[in-house]
Amino acid sequence: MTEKGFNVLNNPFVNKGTAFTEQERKDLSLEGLLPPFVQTLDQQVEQTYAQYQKRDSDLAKRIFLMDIFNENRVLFFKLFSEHVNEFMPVVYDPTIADTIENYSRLFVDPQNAAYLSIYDQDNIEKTLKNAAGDRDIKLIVVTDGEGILGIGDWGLQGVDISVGKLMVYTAAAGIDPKSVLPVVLDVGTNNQKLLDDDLYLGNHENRATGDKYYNFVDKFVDIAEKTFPNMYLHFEDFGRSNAANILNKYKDKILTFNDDIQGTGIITLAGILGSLNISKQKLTDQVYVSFGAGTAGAGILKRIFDAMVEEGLSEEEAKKRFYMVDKQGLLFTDTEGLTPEQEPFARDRSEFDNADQLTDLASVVKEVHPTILVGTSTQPGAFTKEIVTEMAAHTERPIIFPLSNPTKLAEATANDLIKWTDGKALVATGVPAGPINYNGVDYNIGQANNALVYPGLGLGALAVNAKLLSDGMINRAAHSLGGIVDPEQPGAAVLPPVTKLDQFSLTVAEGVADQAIKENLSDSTDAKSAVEDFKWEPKY
Ligand SMILES: NC(=O)c1ccc[n+]([C@@H]2O[C@H](COP(=O)([O-])OP(=O)(O)OC[C@H]3O[C@@H](n4cnc5c(N)ncnc54)[C@H](O)[C@@H]3O)[C@@H](O)[C@H]2O)c1
Ligand SMILES: O=C(O)C[C@H](O)C(=O)O
Ligand SMILES: [Mn+2]
Repeated sequence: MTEKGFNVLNNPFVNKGTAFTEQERKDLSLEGLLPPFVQTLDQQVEQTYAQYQKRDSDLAKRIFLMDIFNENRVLFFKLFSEHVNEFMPVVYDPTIADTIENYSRLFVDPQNAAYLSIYDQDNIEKTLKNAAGDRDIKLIVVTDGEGILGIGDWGLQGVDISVGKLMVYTAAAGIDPKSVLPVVLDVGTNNQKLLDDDLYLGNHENRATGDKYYNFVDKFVDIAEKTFPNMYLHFEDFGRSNAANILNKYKDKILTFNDDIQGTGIITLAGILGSLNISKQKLTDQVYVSFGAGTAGAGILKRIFDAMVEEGLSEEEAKKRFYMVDKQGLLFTDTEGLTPEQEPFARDRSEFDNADQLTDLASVVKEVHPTILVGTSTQPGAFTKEIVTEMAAHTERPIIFPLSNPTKLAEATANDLIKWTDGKALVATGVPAGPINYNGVDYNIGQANNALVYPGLGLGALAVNAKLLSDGMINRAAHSLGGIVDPEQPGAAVLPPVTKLDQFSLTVAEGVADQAIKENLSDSTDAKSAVEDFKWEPKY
């Protein structure tokens, strides 16, 4: 095989496999290197989908799809786009959790990721350039693997979340796969199982912390920004003690986004607005309990708080409507170990006669009668029947979102929540669920997963080359998801279905782009055509 032909067949960004035409085969030195019959993309899709269906577990299905991804991006994304609903839980959450836990052992291909080691900082620029090749990188998803979903510290193996999130960007919002780069910052791991494993592919060292850690992150951001100007930098699954710090440091300087804080905040606000659309209630009347006030929990709460203030409450009035519950129970101003994000929402002990007893979720629910309960605690089954029925006893349509991922960590199942509340609960889950048939009604369960918004948000910001991602743009995204579901339908979902992901990603993108223009964060003039022009489609 000539080097030219070999390079073409081994480059997933240009490879078409059996779809290379006779002329292309001549031009690219591929004569005789493929079976003679020239297939169409549709035929390739049909054939690969049939093979996919023969795999009998989700993990086997994912591994098969990743082979296609490694060989031919156009084919992979065409196939994905035709089966979005079916593929999302296989390619992405929850199956991706299995591949992250077993990454080193399952490893066959680096999937064009950039692996940056804290012990090799002189090579950051080289690595980014090597990984990009001649591609113009517009979008990076970076993780340091410390807080992967709810499964914790997986070190370098977290790189799969960067790859997975980027696949969703393309499938949902048509971000050109040639323009993306998954990155992992290998700063060590505190996962003893990995440290003890000879086959673990990352640095066998404990996590770097403090200045050493932050200097490395700074260096990466600085070099990435210089190497790829006009790039959108998405941070994913950093640990609780770093995620918000990093976001606060860069959000007013560069076009950057933290998915767990901001993306989850947007989708949860959208789900709450969808719920209130069904129950015909006002946001400013709600009482909100956050269970698991970490990166996502605090990020969501702040977004809902800001929305209440926007709807007319003073900050002081709004604060009274929020309660944070974490490991310590209800968070008080004198609770030890509050994070900077928890501090503003901690309550004064003097507000309660029984403050000392408010040490768990059950007692807090009994005391404050929430109308909204959002779980980001990683504690499976924490929303017990007792807690849920107590909540439902004091509010007509309790809004209950068990958001912890993957499936095994959810605070409750949608099925139990519908059953325990006699169909009254307005439910959204982090991973796909339902529909649930109860007493003759099909309850459609919304998926409050940031995957429903981050692709459109990124597309909108990139399409108009926005300078920053502002609060206004984020807010606009949260308000873009309404109007798709008919709230009068019995059992209506609180969020639009994943089957329409590509359509509403476009709506989100146009809203976000338009907002950037309005805020003078972009030189573009027409959001709609900018988004249209930026969008990539899987075709030869
Ligand atoms: N659906 C989504 O889009 C989405 C987005 C982001 C995160 N999540 C999920 O949310 C969960 C948390 O993620 P994170 O990034 O915020 O992690 P995190 O570690 O920052 O936060 C988890 C919080 O839960 C608290 N917690 C642990 N045990 C608890 C207990 N027994 N009682 C009360 N609180 C407890 C921790 O102290 C911490 O504050 C994960 O399962 C993740 O998958 C979902
Ligand atoms: O990755 C997901 O499914 C959502 C979220 O970012 C998470 O960390 O759980
Ligand atoms: Mn995440």
